[in-house]
Amino acid sequence: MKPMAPRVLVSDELSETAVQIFRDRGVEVDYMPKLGKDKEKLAEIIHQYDGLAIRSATKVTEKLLENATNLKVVGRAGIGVDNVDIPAASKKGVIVMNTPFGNSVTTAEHAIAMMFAIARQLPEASASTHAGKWEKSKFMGVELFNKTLGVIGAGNIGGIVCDRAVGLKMKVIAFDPFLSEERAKQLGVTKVELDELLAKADFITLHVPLTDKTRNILGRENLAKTKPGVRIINCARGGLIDEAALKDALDSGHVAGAALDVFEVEPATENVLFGHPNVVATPHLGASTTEAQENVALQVAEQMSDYLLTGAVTNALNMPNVTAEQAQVMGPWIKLAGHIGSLIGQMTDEPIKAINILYDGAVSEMNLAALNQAVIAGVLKAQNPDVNPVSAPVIAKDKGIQISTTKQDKSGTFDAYIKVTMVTDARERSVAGTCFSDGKPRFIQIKGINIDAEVGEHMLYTTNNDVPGIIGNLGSILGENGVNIANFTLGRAAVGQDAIAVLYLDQAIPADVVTKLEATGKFNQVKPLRFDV
Ligand SMILES: NC(=O)C1=CN([C@@H]2O[C@H](COP(=O)(O)OP(=O)(O)OC[C@H]3O[C@@H](n4cnc5c(N)ncnc54)[C@H](O)[C@@H]3O)[C@@H](O)[C@H]2O)C=CC1
Ligand SMILES: O=C(O)C(=O)COP(=O)(O)O
Repeated sequence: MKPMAPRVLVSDELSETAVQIFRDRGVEVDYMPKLGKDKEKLAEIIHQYDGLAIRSATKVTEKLLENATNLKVVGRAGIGVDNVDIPAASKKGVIVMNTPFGNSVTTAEHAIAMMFAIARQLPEASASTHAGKWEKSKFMGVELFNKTLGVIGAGNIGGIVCDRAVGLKMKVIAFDPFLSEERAKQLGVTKVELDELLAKADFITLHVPLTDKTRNILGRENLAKTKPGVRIINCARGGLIDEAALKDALDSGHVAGAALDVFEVEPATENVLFGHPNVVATPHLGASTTEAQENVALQVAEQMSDYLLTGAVTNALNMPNVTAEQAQVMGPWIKLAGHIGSLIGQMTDEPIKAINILYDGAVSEMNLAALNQAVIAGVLKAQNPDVNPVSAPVIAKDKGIQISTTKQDKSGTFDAYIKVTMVTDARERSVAGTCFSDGKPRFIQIKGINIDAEVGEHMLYTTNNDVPGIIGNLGSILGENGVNIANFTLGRAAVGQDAIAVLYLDQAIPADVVTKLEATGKFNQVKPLRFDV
């Protein structure tokens, strides 16, 4: 049977290109650009979708995610993801992606345009001229040449702003704790602390994301530290500036002008700063050019289709990147990692303290972050079937499980293998596995005992003391009860010591058959297992 095509909902205004790409790639798409503003309706239908493509209007809250029972990926056609509750998405196993470069030039250009607009009062002069007033002497501006521009946040957008401002022969200073001296030199700017920037800048432009650390970065106290006559531009996020404090500073004349593209509450239909003669306002237009919207729509649709169709992960904020090629090469290894984790998880019902993962040989050169996530998800799934590789590290952290990874060169007969050791208060359990050239994952060692077990959906794991007659017993009880064995593998520590059997069965073993096996008194453990093959 042909697998069902994944379904994506576009709930904000995206270029038609996105819709076309989804269709061309075989993804079903519903384009409902007004839905981002209708959270009730969105919450009602979100369960039908595997993917949600958004801009800034749709708010992906914990509440919305509760209803998003099939959602696998949120794609933000743009940069800022402050409208997405990423921790809640991670917990639900939903990947959040953005398009980190598609609109940076456009947004940087908007910031430069806004700087010119306040330097020369362009919007007011235009409105006055349209009104037939010809107020030539009213609109006296200032030059940008030789002025100091203070850039707060010199990342992608801030960096482009620095470059353009240097071209305008401005002196550019930047505050960004993560800006290296080397990069500052390359941009032709001077790296300074925030207080120095506030004291020296004639123009200040904000290009930081909105986080708990940056909220109100231009609050009342910091506004008071700015140079009298400063002009402020915000094309990043509302919430970075305290709007009431800015209004007071504009009223007193300490701040000569402000150009704002973003507001604390959006859509901003009323705001304390509206109507102020020295404020230029635009309705979150930073990313609104034909070029940027084409870029972000194309990127988000490709990235989401890749993920839904091939498992490739690009530009995710809560998952390591996995290219389509890696997804293909690593596919069997990711499966194996999940199976090893799953076997470990099914073998224990004690709280887990640590999971140590060893990668040997060729597999140690792969994307270990993705493999780790598969192992952890496998382990935790035994306790909670809703866990997936996105949510697993968050849940493991919440539970205080220590994760450690070791890489080693090829050390034995296998070209590559993964060995996972789980530590509880009472014991350590380890399972190793490999993938042969047929791409089929196999368990090669359990509790230090070598085996060769193909992985199937229904399996049985038994332990016993190595004495004659056990295997016959196992085979005959399963046979008498109509349970067919597809593959049977045995191992023992040494003659007469611990022995294990791993059976791959054609069907799930009924509970009464497990009871019959236990009743023989010959097994230390009889454990039915199940794997997502
Ligand atoms: N108005 C609009 O339509 C648009 C607005 N944006 C906003 O612009 C923001 C910046 O975008 P990018 O430059 O692409 O992001 P980015 O991640 O490349 O750059 C952000 C920079 O801020 C710095 N930073 C972080 N915390 C800081 C702090 N406490 N103090 C000083 N610097 C700090 C980082 O080190 C980084 O260099 C986005 O987060 C988004 O909110 C982005 C696109 C369009
Ligand atoms: O990309 C960003 O961070 C933006 O703020 C652009 O927002 P928008 O897609 O125009 O709603």
